Amino acid sequence: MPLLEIEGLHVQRGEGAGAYRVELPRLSLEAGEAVAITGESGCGKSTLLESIGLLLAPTQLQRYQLGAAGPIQPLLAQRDEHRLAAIRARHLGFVLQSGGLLPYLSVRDNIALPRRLTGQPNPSPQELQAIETLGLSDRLDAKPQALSIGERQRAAFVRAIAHGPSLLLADEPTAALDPGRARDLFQLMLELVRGLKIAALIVSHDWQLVDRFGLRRLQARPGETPQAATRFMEAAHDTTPETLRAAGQASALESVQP
Ligand SMILES: Nc1ncnc2c1ncn2[C@@H]1O[C@H](COP(=O)(O)OP(=O)(O)OP(=O)(O)O)[C@@H](O)[C@H]1O
Repeated sequence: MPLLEIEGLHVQRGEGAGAYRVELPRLSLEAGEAVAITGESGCGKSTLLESIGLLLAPTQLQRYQLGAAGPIQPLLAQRDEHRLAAIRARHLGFVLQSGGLLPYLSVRDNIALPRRLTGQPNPSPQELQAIETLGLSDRLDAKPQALSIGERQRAAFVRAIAHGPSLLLADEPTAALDPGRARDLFQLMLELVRGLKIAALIVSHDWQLVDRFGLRRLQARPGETPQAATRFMEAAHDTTPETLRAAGQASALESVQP
């Protein structure tokens, strides 16, 4: 049975004629599996991620099932904010574009916060491994403003997995990193996803990384009119990232399954 199953998700940003709409017809991820979300800037990748992350309520949803968290669709339909907040805290791990570290806490306390809030006072093995692999061991006592953007992004990643979530949601987690660090972070992220048997959705502009690690891809397919929703569809199996790159973004958008 898949760890994550979503069907018929519709979400919108804004209201009326200025609203921007996004649809995800279907997504199914096994434990240990990651999928990349790709598409042009402004196509709705963050909107989709925020909705799956229970930060933005869908306008329609048929099914949303996540491992131990169980069926989430009824909680969204009932707007049960209390239980939705509990699921966010316990079962989801976020790496948002802004990093989102709290400026008045040390890196160590920032990383520990979500797991302490969910009743885990001691560092988890995956947390210690990630700190070491990502070269953060001697930065733990610093405040976030004393860190480079890349170091903050790495610390945000460690924080996202320290409490043992079922689903990792990462918005451009390697955007501020040099190619070597970006590759290390991606590799570690995918190793942890496999080792911990969790699922991950990773927004990325970095085709080379997505290609190198052979990730499945959800590709944005723009609506035919500005008012129509952008649909995120799984890229066709016979479409390699090299083909998409060679053909350019516009052709890439046409080469996804209907
Ligand atoms: N409050 C809002 N009201 C209406 N539209 C909005 C609002 N906020 C964002 N948008 C629009 O929603 C669309 C999707 O934005 P989103 O940030 O999800 O895209 P993205 O693919 O993640 O972009 P990027 O790659 O640049 O981060 C954009 O066209 C944006 O202009």
